[in-house]
Amino acid sequence: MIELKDVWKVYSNNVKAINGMTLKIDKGEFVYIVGPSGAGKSTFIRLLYREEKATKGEVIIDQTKLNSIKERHVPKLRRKIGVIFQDFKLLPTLTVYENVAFALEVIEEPRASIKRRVMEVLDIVKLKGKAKFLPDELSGGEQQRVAIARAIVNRPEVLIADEPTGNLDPDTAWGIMDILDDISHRGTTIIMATHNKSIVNTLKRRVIAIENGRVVRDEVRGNYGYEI
Ligand SMILES: Nc1ncnc2c1ncn2[C@@H]1O[C@H](COP(=O)(O)OP(=O)(O)OP(=O)(O)O)[C@@H](O)[C@H]1O
Repeated sequence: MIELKDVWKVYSNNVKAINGMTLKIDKGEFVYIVGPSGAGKSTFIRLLYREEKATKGEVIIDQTKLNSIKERHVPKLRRKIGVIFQDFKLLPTLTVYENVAFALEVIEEPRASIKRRVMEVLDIVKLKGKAKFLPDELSGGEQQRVAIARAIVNRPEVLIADEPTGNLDPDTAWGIMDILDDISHRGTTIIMATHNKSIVNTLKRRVIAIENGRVVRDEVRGNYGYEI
């Protein structure tokens, strides 16, 4: 469902972040992206949701060539892809419920069905009881769970996570992994860039290691493989 064919990314400052990357990720896979700082992990992630465009080569999601789609079709692509970040990126003046509902494609949806879906995803992330809270009334782990709810509310086929546990203490990080595992079991493809060695080495999944913008290792049930 996701394919990169000889992808290159050169930023405008001439930094070569991705240098000839070719790989495939099937529907339903859970993949960790690992590698040293500056290796190109975030750039790879940004190419997948068309935040960046490849300089050369093809990024294909569900038969759509991302380099060829018009700007006005980018929102439609993004509905297939949920994204979460290290710093949550919630809207501070909206409640938990509103943050999640806001992301839903609400056009012509009856209010009752919007409510049903928002409460359904808040249940998945175990935050039904905090629907009326504001983000700054929540712990970091809870805020990340709201971000996950927001990312999956449109039922995307792919969930992309860039360092989702980077700001969280170890226990809280494991709570987030439980939720991502649950979402994965529901059939969503998950791609997660991470520096969290203990998670990668414990919750074994496919590991793609990137160094200098190239895939240097791709293992079915791999290890983190770096010291930090
Ligand atoms: N918007 C940008 N403009 C120019 N150069 C960039 C941009 N974003 C990243 N880079 C450069 O591209 C290279 C790859 O960066 P990237 O953020 O993809 O690495 P990373 O593996 O995610 O690193 P980290 O683990 O530290 O987050 C680095 O040399 C970085 O400085």
